[in-house]
Amino acid sequence: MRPASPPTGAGAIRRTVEEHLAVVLSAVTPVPSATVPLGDAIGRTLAAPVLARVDVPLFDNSAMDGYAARHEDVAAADAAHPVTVRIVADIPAGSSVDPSLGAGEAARIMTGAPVPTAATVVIPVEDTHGGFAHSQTSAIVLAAPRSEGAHIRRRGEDVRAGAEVAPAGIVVGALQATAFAASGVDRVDVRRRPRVAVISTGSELAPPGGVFARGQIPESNSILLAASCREAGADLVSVTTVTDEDAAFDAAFTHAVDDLGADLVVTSGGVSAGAYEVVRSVLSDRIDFVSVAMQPGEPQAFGRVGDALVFGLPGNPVSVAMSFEAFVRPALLALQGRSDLQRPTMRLPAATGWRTRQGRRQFLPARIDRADPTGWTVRPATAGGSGSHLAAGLAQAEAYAVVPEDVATVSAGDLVDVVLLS
Ligand SMILES: Nc1nc2c(c(=O)[nH]1)N[C@H]1C(S)=C(S)[C@@H](COP(=O)(O)OP(=O)(O)OC[C@H]3O[C@@H](n4cnc5c(N)ncnc54)[C@H](O)[C@@H]3O)O[C@H]1N2
Ligand code: MOO
Repeated sequence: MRPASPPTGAGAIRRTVEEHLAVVLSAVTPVPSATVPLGDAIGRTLAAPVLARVDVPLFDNSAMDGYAARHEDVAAADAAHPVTVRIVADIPAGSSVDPSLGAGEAARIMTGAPVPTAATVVIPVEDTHGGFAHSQTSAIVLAAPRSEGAHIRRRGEDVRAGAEVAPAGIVVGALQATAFAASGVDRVDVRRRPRVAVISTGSELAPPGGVFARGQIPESNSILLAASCREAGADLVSVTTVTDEDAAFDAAFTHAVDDLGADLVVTSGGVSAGAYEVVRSVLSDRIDFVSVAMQPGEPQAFGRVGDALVFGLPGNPVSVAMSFEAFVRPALLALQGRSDLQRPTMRLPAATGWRTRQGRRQFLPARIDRADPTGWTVRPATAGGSGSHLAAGLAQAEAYAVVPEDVATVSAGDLVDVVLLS
């Protein structure tokens, strides 16, 4: 432990949020990819487009349980003038038969079964007299199909073999994986999960469930960072808490980078102006310590050490949460080759007014009032507003508001940019 050098005040590098994010993203090289079975691809990012291997649907098939017939034979049917067709085949799903149909002939067919080449319509069983029990040899059609092709699902109408089902850069979820399977694809090329090490620093930190001596507080930042990194697609290679001793932090950091091969190390605390800023003390020669025009989250450290991206976030819990959103999450997504690095933003009226720190972009944990589905409003998650120490208030947050640097006060009714967290 030694007194730290230059604080975030005079002489420090100053950046806007955009400038700092640009520096971060310019340091990112995506992690390697591998081809894996669909089940292992969930939550990972496509490294290459997925192309359909087969037509979807694979063949013309029936959308209904009923009868495959020739349109001209049944086009005049109605309840007053029923048309009787002769059943010459039975086609359950999975059948490969392709019966020919002469004039007045039809095949009984089930949903998903291949439509005979000779058929041009499917008549749902509801539009016939008596149902399947009475249809072993003939069926009485009571209603004409609406048009030729009725109730036939055409080969390739969803996607053609060779066409793109999904582009590179999107995350594979349940819907994507099922679409790939439906397209005859069972393995996809995805980025591996970035390896992340989380290091909380602070001699005041104690396990959250214990008894706290005077001066001690529950350690919570590592919980936030580990969960947030996992949600962003990372694997945690280590999650540790160290004291404000240089040697303790140095050992944890070196282990993460050299032994565990972390792609990204994120630390909390020890970056600002105090006398025991352990992250600054150990890493100031290797990464940049900067002042970013945001609140909370003003003191930030970032750089590359070996192959690892290193983020030194300020220790206050709300600062950690908002710095993660502003810089670490986009970097984690960029490491995975994700094409969209930002969460969607919506613009909502403020339900109440609050103050902001002019000259700094405010990142405010927020709640959304959804009582009126056509008129959502946003309010601070905590009564205390944007205090970076208001850790318990994070439990109420489902979003965060982003207020521009030139705004001093948000008034009720003002439109505010809101980023949903889930
Ligand atoms: N003279 C100045 N003092 C401070 C400045 C400044 O510019 N000049 N900046 C303030 C701002 S803004 C922030 S943010 C903090 C950041 O300081 P550090 O990154 O050095 O963080 P610490 O001092 O280590 O901790 C700050 C705060 O957060 C609590 N903390 C730390 N780690 C955890 C954890 N893992 N779990 C829960 N809580 C944690 C810690 O106890 C402190 O209360 O500096 C201001 N000061
Ligand atoms: O910038 Mo600090 O992060 O206000 O709390």
